[in-house]
Amino acid sequence: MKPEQNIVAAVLIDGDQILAGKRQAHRVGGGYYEFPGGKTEPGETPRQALKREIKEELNDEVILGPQIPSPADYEYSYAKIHIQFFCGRLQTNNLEHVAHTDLRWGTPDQLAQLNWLPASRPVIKWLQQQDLRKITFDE
Ligand SMILES: Nc1nc2c([nH]c(=O)n2[C@H]2C[C@H](O)[C@@H](COP(=O)(O)OP(=O)(O)OP(=O)(O)O)O2)c(=O)[nH]1
Repeated sequence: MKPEQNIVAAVLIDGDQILAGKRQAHRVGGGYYEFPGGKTEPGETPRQALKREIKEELNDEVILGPQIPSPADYEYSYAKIHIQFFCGRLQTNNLEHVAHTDLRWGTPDQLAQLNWLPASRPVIKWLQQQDLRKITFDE
């Protein structure tokens, strides 16, 4: 039986740009681009898990905004995942490369050409149709 995993990921927004991270080669899905995030741990809400993951992976603090309306169930060779995406805005700017070999900002149109993990591709399509400057964050 494949493990079933609950994953959370953040679409980090700055103006009309978002952040893409290239997963380190030795990780599952190595070499693909993703939104920073990871597995929820027992007892955590999705938002708590995502703040923890952003701290662990980027060493940054984040304000989370609305959830993106395209959660996905996806089956990889190694696991079945349920993934939820949230908009986020960084409050700090360390962007450490703990889990990624490349971190880059760009508009969704610019970043759409990257090799994204399959479960994240619908999110890029959704983002291409949004005015990112209109997304609000409660502070
Ligand atoms: N973070 C993230 N994971 C994604 C995205 N799209 C997608 O299919 N995934 C998949 C890849 C992995 O199978 C899973 C994330 O699990 P992970 O192993 O990176 O989680 P983690 O950060 O807790 O990792 P670890 O400490 O166990 O290495 O979700 C995405 O946009 N962001």
